[in-house]
Amino acid sequence: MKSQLQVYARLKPTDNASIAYEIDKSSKRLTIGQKYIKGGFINNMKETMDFNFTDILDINVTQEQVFQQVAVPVVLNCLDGYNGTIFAYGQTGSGKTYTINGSDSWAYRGIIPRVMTYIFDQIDERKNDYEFTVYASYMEIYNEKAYDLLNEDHLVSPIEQWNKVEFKRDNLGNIHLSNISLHEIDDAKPGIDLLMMGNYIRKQAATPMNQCSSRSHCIFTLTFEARQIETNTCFVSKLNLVDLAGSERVSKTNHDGTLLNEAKNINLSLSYLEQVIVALNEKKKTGQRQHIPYRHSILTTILKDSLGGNCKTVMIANISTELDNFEETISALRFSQRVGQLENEIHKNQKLDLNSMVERLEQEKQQLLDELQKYQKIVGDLKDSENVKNINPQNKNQKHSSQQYQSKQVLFNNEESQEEIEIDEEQDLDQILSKVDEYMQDKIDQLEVKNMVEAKLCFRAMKEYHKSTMADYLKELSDISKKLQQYDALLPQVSKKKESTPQIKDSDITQMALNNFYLQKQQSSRQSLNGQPYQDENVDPETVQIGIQFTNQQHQPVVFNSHQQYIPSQMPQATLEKNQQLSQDGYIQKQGIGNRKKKQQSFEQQNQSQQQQVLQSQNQQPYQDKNYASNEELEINLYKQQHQNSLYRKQISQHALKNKNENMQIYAQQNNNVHQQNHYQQAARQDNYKNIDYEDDY
Ligand SMILES: Nc1ncnc2c1ncn2[C@@H]1O[C@H](COP(=O)(O)OP(=O)(O)OP(=O)(O)O)[C@@H](O)[C@H]1O
Repeated sequence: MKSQLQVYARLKPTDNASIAYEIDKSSKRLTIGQKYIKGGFINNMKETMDFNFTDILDINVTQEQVFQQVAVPVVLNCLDGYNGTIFAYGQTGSGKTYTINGSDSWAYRGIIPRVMTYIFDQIDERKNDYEFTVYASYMEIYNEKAYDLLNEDHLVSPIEQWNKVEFKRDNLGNIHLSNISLHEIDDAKPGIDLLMMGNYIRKQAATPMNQCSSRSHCIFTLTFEARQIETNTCFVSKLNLVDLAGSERVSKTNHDGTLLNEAKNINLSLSYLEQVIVALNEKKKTGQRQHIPYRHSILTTILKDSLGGNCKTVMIANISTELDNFEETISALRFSQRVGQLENEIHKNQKLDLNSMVERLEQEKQQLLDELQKYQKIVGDLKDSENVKNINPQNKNQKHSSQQYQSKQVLFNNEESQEEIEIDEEQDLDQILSKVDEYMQDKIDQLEVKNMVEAKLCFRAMKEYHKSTMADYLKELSDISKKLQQYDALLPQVSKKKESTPQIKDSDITQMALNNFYLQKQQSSRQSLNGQPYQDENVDPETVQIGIQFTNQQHQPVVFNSHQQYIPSQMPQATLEKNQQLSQDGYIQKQGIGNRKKKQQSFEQQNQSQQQQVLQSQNQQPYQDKNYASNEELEINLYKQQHQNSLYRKQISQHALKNKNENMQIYAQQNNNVHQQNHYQQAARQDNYKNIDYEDDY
C-alpha cells in the first residue's frame, strides 16, 4: 500500500519583527511575503512564495492539538502493526524539541510524553484481543557517532567512556544495532521517567563537550510486540520520534575550527538526508532504479525505513516566523516541499508465530487421528461381525473382499505410502453395502418381528440407516485422510522453515538486549549488595554504589519541596546516609556557594522582567514564550530543581572520580610504580581543578 509522506508546518510565535505570511486554510497553503530589507537593499524578486502542506499549525495551536492531529494517527497505525516515524525539522530555536519533547513544564509537554500516556490507554482498550509488550530506546547521534541515552552507567561516566552504538547489516540488508539498551515499559510513568533520564544524560553529556542540543539528532524509539490472542498471530512495529539537529547553514554558526567541524558533520548528515530525499523523488519521477545513498550517514541509515521504506512517516517543519531567520525559514520550507512528494510502501508487519503454528497443526492432527481411530473402530466392528460369517467356507469371495478391506484400512496408518491412502470410494461403498446386505440377511432371523411384512419393513429401515451411515463414514474417512496428508506435507515444511529461519530480528534483539540489561543489573546489584569489592578497575566502587542507589529509585526524578530540600521519602536509606556523608565532606554544602547561588538569589529578588532575562540566558534565546509570563512561579521552581539536581549528580560523579584517582595513586605507591603514581597524581590534581572549574560554572 502506498503512503504519501505527510508534512505539517508548525509556526513558532515571535515577539520580534515577524515575516509576512498568510495561511489559506482550505488549500492548506502557506504564503510567505518575500519583500524584505536586508543590508539596506529591498529584495525585488517575486513578491510571494507558496508552500503546500498536509496542514499548517499556526502560532496559536496548542501542544495537545499538535499531538491529536499529527501523532495520534501514526500511533494508532503502529498499534495496528505498521511502522511509524514522526520527525521534526527546522533551524535552531524553531521549536523542534518543544514539539517532540516539550518544555520543562508538564502543561507544555510534547509528543513523546503524550504518546506514552496514549499508548497505554489504547493497549488497555485492546487487552481482550491483543497482548502487547512495549520497549523503549533512546539514541543520540552527535558528530557521526551514536550513543545510548538510556544506559544508566552514563549517569556517572563521561561521554568519552561511553560505548558507541554499532551498526551491523545482515545478508538481507537489515540493520542490527548493538550497545543500545531496550527497556520494557508497562505503563506511562516508567516510560516518562526513562525519557527524563535520557534527557538528563543528554544534557549532562553536552556540558564537557561544549555541545548543545542543537548539534545532535535524537531518536526515541518505541517497539511494540503484539500477539493476537485468538489467532496467535504476532507483529512487531516501531515508532521513531525524531528531534533533528538545527538545519541552519554552517556560515551562520560562526565558530572556531572544532565547532565548524561539528557543524559540518550536522550539516553533512542533514545534507545526506536531503540527498536521500532527492534520489527518492528522482526514482519516483523516472520510475527507474536508482542508488539511494542511505549509507552515507548514521541518520539516513537509521531512517532508511522511514524514508522510502515500510513506514508511515510524518514530518513537522518547525518554522521560525522571525524576520531575521528569513533565509533559513525559506530553505526549511523548500526542503519540506521535497519531502512532501515522497511515497512509502507500507505493509502490516504481521507474521504467524511459527512455534504456535506448529503447535496448532499438531493439535489438529491429533484430533483428526482420534476421529480416524473412532471411525476405524466402527468399521472394524462391522468387519468383525463379517468375519464371523466369513469363517463359513462357502463365503470365500466375501472373505477375500474382507481382507482387501482390511488392507485398505491398514493403509490409513501407513505414513510411508501416503499416495495409496486415496481410496476408491465407489468400489468400497459397493463392497461394503453388499456385505451390509448379507449381514442384514443373517440378522433377519434374530429380528423380533411378528410377521414377514413387519420384518421386511424393519429390515429396509435398518438397511437404509446403515447405507447412509456407512456412506457418511466413508466420505468422512476420505476427507480426513486427505486432510491428514495435507498436514503431513505441511508439518515438515513448517518445521524446516522454523529451523532455517534466521534469528527473528526484532523480538530476538529485544530479548537479547533485555537479557543483557538484566544481567548487568543483576551483576551490579550483587556486587553492591554483598559488599564485595567491585572487580572492574575502570569504575570506582563508590560510583557504582551511588549509581545503583539512583537507579533503584526506578528513574524517579529527584523531587524537591518548595524550600529546595530533597524529599527524603523518595530516597532509600543508604542514599540518605551517603548524602549526609557527602554533606559532612563538604560536597553538598558547596552547592550553597558560588555563582549559582548568587544567580539564584538574584533570580528570586529580581522583578519580573529581570526574571525573564535569566530565563533567556538559560535558553540562550530571546524570550518568546508568552505562556511563561503567567507561570513564573513554576518556571522558577523548575529552574532551581534542574540546577540542584544536575549539581548533585555531577558532584557525586566528580567525587567518585577524584576518589578513584587517589585510590589508584595509593595502589601505585604500594606497587612502587613511579610512572603510574605520577599519572594518577596528575589526574587527581586535574580533578580538583575541575571541581573549582565546575563551581564557577554555576
Ligand atoms: N510553539 C511554541 N510556542 C511557545 N514557545 C515555543 C514554541 N516553540 C518553541 N518555543 C520555545 O522556544 C525555545 C526554543 O525552542 P526549542 O528548544 O524547541 O528549539 P529547537 O528547534 O529544538 O532548537 P535546537 O535545534 O537548538 O534544539 C524554547 O524555549 C521553547 O520553549
